[in-house]
Amino acid sequence: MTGDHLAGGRGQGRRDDRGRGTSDPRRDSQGRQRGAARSRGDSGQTALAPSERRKSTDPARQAAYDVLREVDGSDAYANLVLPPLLRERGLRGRDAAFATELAYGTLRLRGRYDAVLSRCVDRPLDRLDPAVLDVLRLGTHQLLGMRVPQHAAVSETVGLARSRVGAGAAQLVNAVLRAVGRTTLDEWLERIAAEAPDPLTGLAATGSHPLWITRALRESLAGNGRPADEIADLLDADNAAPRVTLVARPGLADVDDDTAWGDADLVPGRWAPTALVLSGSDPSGVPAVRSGLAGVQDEGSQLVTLALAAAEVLPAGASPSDRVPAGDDLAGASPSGSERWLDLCAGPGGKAALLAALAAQRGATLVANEVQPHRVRLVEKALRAVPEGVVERVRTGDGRDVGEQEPGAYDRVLVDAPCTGLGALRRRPESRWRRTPADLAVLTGLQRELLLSALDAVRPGGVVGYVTCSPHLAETHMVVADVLRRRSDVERLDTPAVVRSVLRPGAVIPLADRHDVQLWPHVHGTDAMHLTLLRRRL
Ligand SMILES: C[S@@+](CC[C@H](N)C(=O)[O-])C[C@H]1O[C@@H](n2cnc3c(N)ncnc32)[C@H](O)[C@@H]1O
Repeated sequence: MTGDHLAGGRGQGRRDDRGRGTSDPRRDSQGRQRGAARSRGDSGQTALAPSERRKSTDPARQAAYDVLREVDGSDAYANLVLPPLLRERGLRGRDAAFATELAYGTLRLRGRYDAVLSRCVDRPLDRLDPAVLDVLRLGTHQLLGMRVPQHAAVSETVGLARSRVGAGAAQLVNAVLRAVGRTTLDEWLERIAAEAPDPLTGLAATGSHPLWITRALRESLAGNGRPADEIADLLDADNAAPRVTLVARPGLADVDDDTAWGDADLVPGRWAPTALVLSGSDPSGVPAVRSGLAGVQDEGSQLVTLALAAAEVLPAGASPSDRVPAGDDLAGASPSGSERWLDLCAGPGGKAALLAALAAQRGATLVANEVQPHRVRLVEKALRAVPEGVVERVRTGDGRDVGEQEPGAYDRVLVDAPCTGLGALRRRPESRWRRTPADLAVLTGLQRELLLSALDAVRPGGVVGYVTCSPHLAETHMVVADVLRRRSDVERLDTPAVVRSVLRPGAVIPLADRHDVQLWPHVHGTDAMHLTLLRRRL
């Protein structure tokens, strides 16, 4: 690897050859359709009658609208609905980018836009037809979040309302969007904050997070040794589209091998030696991703996996004084070289694939367990490029039973527990509006049981990594504290020291002075992953 860019001159210019991020003759940089395409009002394939033309709108806006309706009406996930819809409708280049930003941005900033709209509509928003409300949100995002010129944002969105909902809806949308556009975003935010009953409620509305999540995130910042007033930066980071990070699975994909990366434009990640940041949003054309030698994986997810593999296990049957000193090259290596590793909650398999690649290098083997059969298939797919003999088994089962079924059978166990996902809100634009505080009670019970099972499945001297993609204190500190209260045979490791030991050379990571590690989007540029490393006492 040379300098900031990978060897091989994978430059932006070559991306242009494939039409990603390149100019689309039918849409300018502010989202306006140009010339013939705009007057046709569609993808250019049909000539519409004049009466129809007034109803039509451009295909990118139609696509964004359909995603919002699916998400709202069928509880679908935007990241699963949008890509096939773009393919099916032949949207590429700027049209695809416009539709993506319009759909994801509207979903992320829905709370902020509802606060604006509630001041422009003459009735409570929940009394509006949900389809009309989605059209209004789309129009508001164009006006306040995308800098689409006002006349284009209003007229195209009114056309969308007319074609998809009806003439009456179009009139309402026209009036409301004109009212929205008379005030700038900054003025709206000031007004919403000033009219809020208290500062946190104002911040939740302007930062577009439910109040209970805003409160929980602020508590988690304070509980993890960070200033609580960083909450505004955290909400902003959740509202920004994350860059796509790839993992070069060690021993499988070489970062300097041009054939693995094709013409992808990649720069090294900040922390993990395995991480590569892709410029652009479509990793599907990268040869190493297609073959499974690499994958798409958040850098925080890579770091916690690398840390579990590097943590010091004690030789079975040794006395505590036989510890391998921290920092010793042998740390993490089994004397026999034949460790057994377990990923207890493996689906869809991102961490399992990285663990398997590391296991292959260390002469260890991996069992991957997952309770949901369709996710088991995803794990198998993620592991397809791992050398034969490394993956002992991909198992379908409840992780809570493994401790009893296979006591003391493993040297390292990963518990990447099912959680609220409050650490990955930037990646799943709709999830913040779906989660409720009631989810916590169910999940935290399951998390405790899975961690206890993992501690039974690991042998004395072995290590368990407890991971959540949520910084919520009830899912992190409280689960671990509760389990430690019940288990006198478990000790906490110095997790920050282990994480520091796996960083790329020269990287200096800010971590709190605690036993565990909490990563943050606004500090580390990763998902808000939590990691606690625990070891069974000998
Ligand atoms: C946070 S995800 C794991 C992500 C995965 N480690 C990765 O990196 O791709 C949690 C997984 O736990 C699974 N799960 C939920 N309950 C489980 C249980 N009782 N036993 C095992 N797995 C469970 C879920 O289906 C989900 O696939």
